[in-house]
Amino acid sequence: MTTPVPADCAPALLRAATRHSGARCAALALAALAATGANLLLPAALGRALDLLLAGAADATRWVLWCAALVLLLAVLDAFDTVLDGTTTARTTAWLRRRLTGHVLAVGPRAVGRFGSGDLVARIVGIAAQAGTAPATLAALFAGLAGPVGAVVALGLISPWPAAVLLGGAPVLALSLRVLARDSSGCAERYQQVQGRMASALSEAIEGHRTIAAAGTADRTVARILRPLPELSRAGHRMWRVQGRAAAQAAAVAPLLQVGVLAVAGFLLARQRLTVGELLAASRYAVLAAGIGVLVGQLSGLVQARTAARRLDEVLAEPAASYGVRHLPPGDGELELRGITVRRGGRTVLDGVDLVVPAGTTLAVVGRSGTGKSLLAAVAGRLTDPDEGEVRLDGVPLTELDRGALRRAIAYAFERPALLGESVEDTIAFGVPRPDRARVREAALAARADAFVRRLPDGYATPVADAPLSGGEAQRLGLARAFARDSRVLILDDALSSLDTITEQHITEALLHHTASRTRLLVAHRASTASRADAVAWLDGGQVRAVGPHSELWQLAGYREVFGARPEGVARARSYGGGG
Ligand SMILES: Nc1ncnc2c1ncn2[C@@H]1O[C@H](COP(=O)(O)OP(=O)(O)OP(=O)(O)O)[C@@H](O)[C@H]1O
Repeated sequence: MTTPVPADCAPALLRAATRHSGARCAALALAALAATGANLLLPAALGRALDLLLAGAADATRWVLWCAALVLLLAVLDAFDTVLDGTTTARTTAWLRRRLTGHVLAVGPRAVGRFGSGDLVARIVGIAAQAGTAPATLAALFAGLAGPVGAVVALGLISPWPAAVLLGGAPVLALSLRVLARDSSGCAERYQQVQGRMASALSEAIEGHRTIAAAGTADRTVARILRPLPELSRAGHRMWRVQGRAAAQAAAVAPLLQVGVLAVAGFLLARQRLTVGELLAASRYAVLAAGIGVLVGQLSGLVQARTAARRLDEVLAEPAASYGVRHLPPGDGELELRGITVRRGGRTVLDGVDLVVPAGTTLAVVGRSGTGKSLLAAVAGRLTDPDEGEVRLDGVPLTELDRGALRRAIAYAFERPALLGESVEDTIAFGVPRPDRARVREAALAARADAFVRRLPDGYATPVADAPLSGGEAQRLGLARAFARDSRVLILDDALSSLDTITEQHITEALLHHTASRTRLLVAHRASTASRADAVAWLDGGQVRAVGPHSELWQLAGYREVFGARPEGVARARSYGGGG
């Protein structure tokens, strides 16, 4: 009988996972094979013991003891199998989750864009756990097949006729298992897809809970999240029907085969071609061989694990950014962007942008909403790669830099920073290498975060989850995190937008003095921020419309209009000598 799931179509990830758990899988298969061997020996030993007892032979006791030893061995192997099965699955799942998590982070926002954050979480948590059962299930299935095959062989050694009865039923069972493998694969795939869609919708709703509450659409949102439920139910019912049908077929055929074997063996006993002990052994072998029905459950589990592994494979197929091996030569952080073109959603957002930020200077990037400022900031520090063009830092293309060297060289602060880490101090120190405590305090002072952090219940040791922070306070922690890094380049992507104008003024001053030796790229919406930079790059229509000091650009009506929607910004710009 061939295994209904050919190994050559196993997902690549599953093969890797099985290799990873190779030693444990081998131990599991060996234990299961040993149990199968003991199970096959037991009927023969029982039959022999019975014949010797009936004959009043002296060494009957020895055979009874053999039977007891085999029963004991089976109990030990069963316990061993249970522990090994559980730990193999847990280790494989952990390995899959590590690989997936690392890969998703390496791919970055593209992974979320393609799969959705909820679906990714569902895959890494639930689907990985399902896929993690594959190696142990495969080992169990392999050993599960050995039992019936061995039983048929053992039966054949007693007499070929009962074995022939069993073999006659084998094609029916094989066909049933094959249909099960084929049909349940499609159902499992559909089920997991629908689950992923629901997880995505739920994650979106949790992220947007304030908007949903404000719009009063909670009921509609719940209905939208649960809309795929009937489809999920249909896929589930189809899967259970397929499994139920296979189990029923196995349950119907197996006893018929056992009855057939017993009838033939009984006939042979009457003709004195079998002993009573051999009849007993034959009946137990028939039970073992008909135990192929147990494979229905194992095969369903394997099919679901393989389907799950395919879903994980899809995520791993999304290419991650690759890094070079170069390190930066001595330098002060000259940043060059050459011919940067970025396309998003079928549109060219940045179209051949050339920019140079001389070492130790500050360049502000301004432009109307949606002109690609954040995209440019992301490209400048290689958070995303351009479709065309190149970014160089001190003459080295960012793509050729070693990953650690790149991340040490460029620090970021964002408009809505993610506050990662256990405590507030951890949040500011987040990064490699970790800055020391004095550096964290100094950076917090520069980012005007020290005062409010000290007011928190446990100061810098306050868990972030227990620190209720305003948007501006969160931004200041993000800025402190960027200030605490020893980077050559500092990129602030709209990282001052939630600050009041006085705090923004203080922080910009601190930025220019605290990080004076660094090169700075600021995405700015306020004229006041732009006015403090050494130069401003004005983005318009995906291109750099002009580069120059703010006071010079301010002479251009189009440039002034960029800030036109922010009257207080315009007013402040004028007071900074923007002219007009
Ligand atoms: N992953 C993406 N898929 C599709 N379009 C995208 C993607 N990322 C960015 N865009 C589009 O690129 C354009 C530029 O976005 P970007 O965030 O860089 O603008 P911005 O100038 O920083 O805007 P704002 O000042 O409003 O923050 C926008 O129209 C945006 O919709």
